[in-house]
Amino acid sequence: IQHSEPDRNLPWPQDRTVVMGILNVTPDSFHDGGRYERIKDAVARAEAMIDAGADVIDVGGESTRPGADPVEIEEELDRVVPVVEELADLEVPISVDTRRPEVARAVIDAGADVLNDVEGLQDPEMRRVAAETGVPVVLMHSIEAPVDPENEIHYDDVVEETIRELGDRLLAAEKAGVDREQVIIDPGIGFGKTAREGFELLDRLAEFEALGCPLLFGHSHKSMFGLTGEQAGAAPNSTIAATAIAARNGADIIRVHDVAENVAAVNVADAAADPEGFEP
Ligand SMILES: Nc1nc2[nH]c(S[C@@H](C(=O)O)c3ccccc3)nc2c(=O)[nH]1
Repeated sequence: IQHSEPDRNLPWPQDRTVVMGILNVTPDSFHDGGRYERIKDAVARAEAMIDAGADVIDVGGESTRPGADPVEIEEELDRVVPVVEELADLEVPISVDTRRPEVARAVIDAGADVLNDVEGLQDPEMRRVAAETGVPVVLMHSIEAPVDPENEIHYDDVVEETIRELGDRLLAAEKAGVDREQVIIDPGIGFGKTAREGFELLDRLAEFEALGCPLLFGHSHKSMFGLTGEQAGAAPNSTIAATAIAARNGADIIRVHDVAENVAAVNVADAAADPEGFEP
């Protein structure tokens, strides 16, 4: 499967599968050394991911843990803005995983290059930020984030319905002035979807090409791998295997925690897709 047409002006290579390294800047993702320590630690982690081959870093200040109580805006700003300011000087683009327009505006002003909205621009204000700034935006499919374990959604065909709903979100975004060229779509693995639905999406990823946008796949350490003998938060091997399949099935960007391992997996997929043309 070839990657989306190379004429997009996205801040990463378009002739191979791109690896996005996850940088959680929630307090529970660092030893408690205090604020300055945490910022230093975050920058060190980002640099390590870049050295390991990450093409973009995704900074998130609010883990959308199921049932977690949402973080206050001030707290989220305090966590992500200083880190974005430090990372803005690094040589790879910075994405920010936020559901809040206020945070989106602040991090773009601080130097962030990409918006990653797990609510798929459902918030009109978020659409306005995307339209006004023109930054690339990841439009992820989610019935609701944070994931509500009680609210079991039933799909007849999870792939068809996810594509249709993403199409609706895309139209709403375009109506708000968002340029389709700046949109990256994402099936939202685990957000209101079962493990088996996750594998169905993985298997039929090529069908998302109908939307004509680059595709991001975010499966790293997710609960779908309970089906393959690993657990949420501790599924390194299933993650790497799924990365190779997703890349081979047309994912343009893979969002992962363990960069080096998943860089190898995308290289295997890209080499298999184009044995003559692949360049290490
Ligand atoms: N674009 C895009 N952004 C994302 N942010 C996340 S948060 C998720 C995680 O496991 O990272 C998560 C879910 C639940 C609790 C903690 C963390 N997942 C995606 C994704 O699949 N796509």
